[in-house]
Amino acid sequence: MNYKFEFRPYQRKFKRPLQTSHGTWEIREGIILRLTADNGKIGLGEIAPIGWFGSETFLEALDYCRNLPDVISDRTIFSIPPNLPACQFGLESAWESATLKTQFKSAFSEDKTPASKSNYSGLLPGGEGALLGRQILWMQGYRTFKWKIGVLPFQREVRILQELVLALQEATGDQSVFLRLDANGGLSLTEAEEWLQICDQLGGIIEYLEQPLSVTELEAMMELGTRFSTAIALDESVATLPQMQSVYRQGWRGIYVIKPCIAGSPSELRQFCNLNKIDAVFSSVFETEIGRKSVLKLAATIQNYCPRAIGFGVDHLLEAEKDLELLW
Ligand SMILES: O=C(O)CCC(=O)c1ccccc1C(=O)O
Ligand SMILES: [Mg+2]
Repeated sequence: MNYKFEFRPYQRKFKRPLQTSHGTWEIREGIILRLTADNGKIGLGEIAPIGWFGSETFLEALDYCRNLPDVISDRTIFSIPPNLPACQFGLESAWESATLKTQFKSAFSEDKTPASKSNYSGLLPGGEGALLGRQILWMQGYRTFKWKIGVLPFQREVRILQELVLALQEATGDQSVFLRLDANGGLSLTEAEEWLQICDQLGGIIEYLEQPLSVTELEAMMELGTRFSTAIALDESVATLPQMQSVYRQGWRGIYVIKPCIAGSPSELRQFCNLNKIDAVFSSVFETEIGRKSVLKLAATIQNYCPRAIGFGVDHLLEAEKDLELLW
């Protein structure tokens, strides 16, 4: 089958630049794809790369799209090289919606009512902003939260964490609430140990510490996982499917934070997760509604061996989406 191929770059601003231990991020740039099959059926997809996280860059993805012909075939879609994982995801998910007859219903609700937020994790603003952000997200229905660490000096972050935990415990009563800490690979081994010790003392409210050390330090993270009761989740270390396969081969059986938009082929990702019964947390890369729909559809076809809140509570950090229909 052949498909007419069209693409439109987009930009979306963060309300406030996003601070991680990798630096500052101000504008999300991505590409919306449209495939039109011979029979007239249309499929949309999205390429939302994050160069600093281990996928191709936006410019590499744009270059790839510019060099594709106006009409492409199934062969094109399934022979995208592995150094372009966000392109693999975008094109294959557009292809899926242009070719599949049946409409999937996602297990993750897309309605905006507070109850629907209980299976989402809300990303808190960095630093002290987390405290007010927590109140707002709480009222919107979130019961799982994620906060970036390794951005401010250690002692200051520990104090904010203690306040945050107190506020959460006060708000909850006996309902369950979880907090995820994300270091984006920026801690030293000593700092990671100190954080884990603090987490262990907080009595189970910390769901996990995400990517404490850099991608090159898998062994040290596996060892940390055995020494503390707070779980470790890998994120940067499992950015793409080949990386997931590699850490699985090396024996990682803990949590995988999976960002499908940059992981590569959705069908191969589904196969990997289901075959190996991965303890997965699906996570956003600040894609638009189009990428998000593809991800939620995919997540619904992956058996959840340990159901965890999905990391898609991020819309409050970005300016409103422009009407994507108007791109055409
Ligand atoms: O996973 C989440 O809950 C939100 C998404 C998120 O934190 C994120 C989004 C884009 C790039 C990196 C990260 C990250 O987890 O480090
Ligand atoms: Mg992370």
